[in-house]
Amino acid sequence: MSNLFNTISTIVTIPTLLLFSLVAVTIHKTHRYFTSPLRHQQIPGPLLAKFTTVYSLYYVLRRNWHLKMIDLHTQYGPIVQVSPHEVLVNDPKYRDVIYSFASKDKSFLPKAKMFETGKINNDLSFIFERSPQAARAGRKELGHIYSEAGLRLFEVDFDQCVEDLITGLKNHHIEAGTESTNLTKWMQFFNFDLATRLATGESAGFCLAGKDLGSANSALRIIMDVVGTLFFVPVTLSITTAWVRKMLLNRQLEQIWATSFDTKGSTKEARLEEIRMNKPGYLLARFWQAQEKLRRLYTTGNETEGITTHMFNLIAGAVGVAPQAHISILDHLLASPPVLQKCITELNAMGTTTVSMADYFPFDGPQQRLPYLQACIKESLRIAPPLGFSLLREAPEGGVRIGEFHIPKGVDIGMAAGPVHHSTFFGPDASLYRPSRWFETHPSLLNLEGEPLEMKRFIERNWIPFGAGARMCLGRHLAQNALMKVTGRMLAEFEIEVVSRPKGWFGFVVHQDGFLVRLKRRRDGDFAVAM
Ligand code: HEM
Repeated sequence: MSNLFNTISTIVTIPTLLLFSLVAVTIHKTHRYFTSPLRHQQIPGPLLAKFTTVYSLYYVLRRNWHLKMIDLHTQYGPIVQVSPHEVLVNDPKYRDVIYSFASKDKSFLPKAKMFETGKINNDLSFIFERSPQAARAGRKELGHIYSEAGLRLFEVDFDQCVEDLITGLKNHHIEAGTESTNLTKWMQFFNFDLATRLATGESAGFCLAGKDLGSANSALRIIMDVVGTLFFVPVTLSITTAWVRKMLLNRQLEQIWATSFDTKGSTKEARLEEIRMNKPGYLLARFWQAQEKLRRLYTTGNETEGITTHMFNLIAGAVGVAPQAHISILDHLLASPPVLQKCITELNAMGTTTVSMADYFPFDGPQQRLPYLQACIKESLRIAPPLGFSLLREAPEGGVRIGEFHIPKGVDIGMAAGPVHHSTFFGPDASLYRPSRWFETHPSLLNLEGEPLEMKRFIERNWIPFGAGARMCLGRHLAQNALMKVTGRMLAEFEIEVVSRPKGWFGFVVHQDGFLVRLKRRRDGDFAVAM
């Protein structure tokens, strides 16, 4: 017996096991490549990518997948196969096919399976919900809260958070005389304060304290990094369950809840009940009402988990994504002095340092008082969209036709905002930051009245930093609101000198870390002089 064991252990050494695994994986991938229905389509793309997901994973882990996707489209054209089961498109004419596709049940394409990575309980989590029907039901219950009209009710809360940001920056940096200010951190603080204030009526107080209270912001960052990496590793869903993924992140989630709901000395349930009774207009109470109606779809869910999941979606959007937009807007403005000057002139003409919703709501309405600032914000979201990955959808029964190719059932297909926004659709200088493009007219197209078509109307349709179609970002008005108010006020209050520009790196969002600036307070009356 022991001889037999010795013989086996001599043959089965670790190197032989590794060699066998390598051979088995290579045979599997080769077989998959030769039998793939995509092979006969001869979709352009790197050969290695058609064999294995290791190709895209390599760039994800090098943190530059968002840039590599732009290169791949430049090299291979508008439709590129980037993995054995994934096709990317950057020609906007296929936008409606991918994001509002009407299949037999008059629905749109479901989100790709990878989205399940972030689904950790039995309630609706918008960002990660794949089913079109469930998402549609959820949007019916919650969409109005985040609409332009719904947000007008919260103007005083937005303004108080902007005020706290400015006070915090003055107290902790200008008065304290610090060498430099990390604006990346401050934009996260602002958005944490905003999300908690909109949800509970009380802000988490990061800006006034000048720090990440309860390390909630760091906890969110860990969640974004873990989910943002696992999301792109195809075996994640085969080797974990929702329970395992939840356990991996539970500590960080609890840290976020403790800070967001201020559960000190109370349970989460009791605190939610208290907010429901005393702050019925705020988002947590409204999530509660929506959650009760959604229970018929999520019969095995749990009330507290359902509500906290909506809260997580709010925090993920506001604190996880929006700060990247705030940073890249300010970065682009400060790197282009003539553009910055025009914004300051426009703000100045308002005669106040506070930007109010009436100055720009509705976003495309005729009463715009800040069209140039808005164009700068849109241009920055175009050139550097905060969400870097392709918004993958799964091809349905019967497949989808994209140009000359037939994408069969089960294959993932999507558009990433970066490659779309850098395509020639936006003009021959699409890769340049040039806000004035939003005010030009199309060189050949006419509108219904026979006049030259405004470029704004033309490009906006395929401007997709917030996604497109039925699953478009639920928080886009909230984000645009905060971007207008914060950018306007920051320019009015401070002269900002850049110490070090942010370095964008890919990880679900394109992180804009390390934006260091030196702030100088404009003296009263200085703002007018800055013209
Ligand atoms: C500048 C800031 C933001 C950007 C660029 C952004 C971008 C996006 C994009 C591209 C999607 C579509 C994902 C897909 O199609 O697969 C999305 C979805 C979503 N976003 Fe945002 N977002 C931002 C801020 C926010 C905020 C502040 C919230 C807070 C409520 C939010 C909540 C959501 C939700 C709930 C979804 C999922 C909607 C659905 O699948 O039906 N986002 N976001």
